Amino acid sequence: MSGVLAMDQASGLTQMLSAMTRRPAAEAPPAHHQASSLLAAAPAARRHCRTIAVAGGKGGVGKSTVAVNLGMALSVAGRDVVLLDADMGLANVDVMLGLAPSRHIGHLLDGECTLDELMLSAPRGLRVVPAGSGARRLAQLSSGEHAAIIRAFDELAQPPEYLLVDTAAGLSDNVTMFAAAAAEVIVVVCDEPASLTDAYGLTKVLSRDFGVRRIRMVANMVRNEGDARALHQKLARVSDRFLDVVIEFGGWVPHDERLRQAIRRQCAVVDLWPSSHAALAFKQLAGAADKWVEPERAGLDRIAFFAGRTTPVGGVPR
Ligand SMILES: Nc1ncnc2c1ncn2[C@@H]1O[C@H](COP(=O)(O)OP(=O)(O)OP(=O)(O)O)[C@@H](O)[C@H]1O
Repeated sequence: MSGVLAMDQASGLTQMLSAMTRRPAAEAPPAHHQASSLLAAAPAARRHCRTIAVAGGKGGVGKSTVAVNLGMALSVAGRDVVLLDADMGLANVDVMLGLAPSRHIGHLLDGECTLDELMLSAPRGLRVVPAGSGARRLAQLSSGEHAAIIRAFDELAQPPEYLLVDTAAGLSDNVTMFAAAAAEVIVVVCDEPASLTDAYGLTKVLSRDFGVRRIRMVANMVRNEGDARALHQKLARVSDRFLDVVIEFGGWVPHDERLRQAIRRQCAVVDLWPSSHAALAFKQLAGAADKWVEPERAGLDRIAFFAGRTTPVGGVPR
């Protein structure tokens, strides 16, 4: 890639991502403006979209389970939620929800459909952008293709209130690109040494190479809150010592056989068994997430840093 092209992409990315995450300038007009604005029929302010990436490093820790059920719990609570399956090439959100996509993100990239046409309706008003399965090309998207996906969200006439992004396992660009672009990052951890070390590895890359300064850890498949907080202590202790990032306790989800049964039935447990332990935990997580205070300049600082990192000046990021 030429340096100029890389620079263009980087600055384009900065604009696209900042447009996607910034708050509308006139969210709360002064009281004396409100009456006149009723008469003036000013154009509606663009809705602020809260972006949350669900990551974890290790496979099988429950990233998709958390993304699907958090999305469903927010939808049940009346929020307008879009869930992007960013596990490109190995999609599973559509399978988990019993959806039958006829198109995937590759069609969007090829200009064969719009984002609106790609979105599938899941129960409870949740909308899903499917990733596509078995396509190697999708697993190796270029930075320009990542930017095109993000731009498609930016161009939605009415952005959702929440954009949740279910990321893949590992540390590929597909993971770091979307996690770094989101205002909030959830790292899902379960009580296994490899889950903790992979979560630490992901945290290290996101903080060191992409300027992510806060991550929220969600403990999954644990017995109780005490075990969840013990896991958080382990991860926070080591990252406090070696990394410039705060790992906050985001919540916990118990191991619940109902969850596996719901997945076998291709339903979200929050929808199928709303009173199960797991469903109640996801509703609690959604309630907490709804109150999370975003950084004052959500996304902006991080995006500038992030865009810089996509420009391979002086070599690839460490
Ligand atoms: N809280 C839970 N209780 C019981 N089973 C769970 C729980 N969370 C996840 N599981 C089960 O763990 C398995 C892996 O979950 P999931 O597919 O969400 O993980 P993942 O991290 O997205 O995996 P991958 O990285 O491979 O996409 C699934 O079979 C799911 O049913």
